[in-house]
Amino acid sequence: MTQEKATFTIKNGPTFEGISFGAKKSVAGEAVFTTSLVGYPESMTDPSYCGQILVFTQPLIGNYGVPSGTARDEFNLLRYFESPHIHVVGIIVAEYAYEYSHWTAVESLASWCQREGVAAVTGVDTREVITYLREQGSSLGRITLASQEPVEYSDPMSTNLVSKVTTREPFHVKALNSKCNIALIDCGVKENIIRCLTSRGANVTVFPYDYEIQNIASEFDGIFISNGPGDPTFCTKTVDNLKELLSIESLHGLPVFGICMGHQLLAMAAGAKIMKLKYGNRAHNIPAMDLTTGRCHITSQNHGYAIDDSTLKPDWKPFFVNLNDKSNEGMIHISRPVFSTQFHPEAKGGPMDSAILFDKYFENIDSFKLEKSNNLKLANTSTTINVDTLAVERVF
Ligand SMILES: NC(=O)CC[C@H](N)C(=O)O
Repeated sequence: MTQEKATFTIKNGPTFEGISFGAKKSVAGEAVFTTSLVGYPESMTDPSYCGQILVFTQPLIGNYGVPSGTARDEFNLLRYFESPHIHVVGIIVAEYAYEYSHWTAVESLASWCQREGVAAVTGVDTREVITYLREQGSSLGRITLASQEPVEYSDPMSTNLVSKVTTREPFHVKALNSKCNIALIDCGVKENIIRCLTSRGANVTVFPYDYEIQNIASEFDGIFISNGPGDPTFCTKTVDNLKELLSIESLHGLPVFGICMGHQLLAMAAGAKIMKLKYGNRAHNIPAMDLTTGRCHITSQNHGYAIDDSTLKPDWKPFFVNLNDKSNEGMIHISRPVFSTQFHPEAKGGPMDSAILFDKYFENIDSFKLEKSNNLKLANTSTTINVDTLAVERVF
């Protein structure tokens, strides 16, 4: 393929010249960076990156190619991708590896980007880009092909991105040896989050982000709130639903777990305030300390917003703190089985230190089920959701 020059420009900032290796397309989005060393297929298909131009600080990208985007595991979940398609609008790398080699690879990063209509630029001094973004903070950016006119800058954070990536209809993923049922609020869920639940024995019913979960919560043994893209303040409906859920007295024992966007929405429902971080945290090695044990977890992260934990109400306390920038990394209710984390315990990619939080959630579910079996008032007999009639994967 003939090589074409492309530029990457930061709004009111510098322009970097490079070579296009992706789709012949000029794009605009929010420019963010990740310091993760591996996991570009997972990051690029993570719906939380919707609308962003992702700059990799790891200089050599593409060297292990791209695995199958259709291979499925024993739960019918995508084996390698975090959703069926790429969600970033563009990527910037220092040195694209034109040759790749890995036993899972089925194509090159270049051909994947071209097929998916994603712009990609190599030959950029990414150290300089990151130095600029760290000083300037989150910025808009655009990629312009030499043969094309630049597109207008556009801010994906000014739109409701969750509404674009959430499933349109509920769907159901079965465990192999099921022992409980979880309702998952889909703000742009990663496949591996669902896998972390099904592999521990939960049948997972996934609902659109604005579904009135409070109305069917009593039919489940736990509620889960997923990750998702963009500004959480657009998800007012989800926050209102969660507020109502938290206020239902008969459901005070119901376990709830939220990750990243799920953490932010739960925090808002609990009355806390959200803020935008200067340039966000996107990496696989961010230290977060568990304030209940003093233990440090090395965590996988991808977020631009955070909660201001000084605004947490007295029923809640901070659960984890970021040891780099001291931002909030989680919260926990003082008496109920409800907690959430800003980082990603499902870690795909990333370290597995905090996978134990899924075990903690399942311990809460076990106790709740025991309590339900001992307490007839809690035992729900009505079922309005017939899972056998639901789709078995995301509905777009
Ligand atoms: N990974 C996520 O869920 C990200 C949450 C939110 N969109 C943020 O940027 O903070």
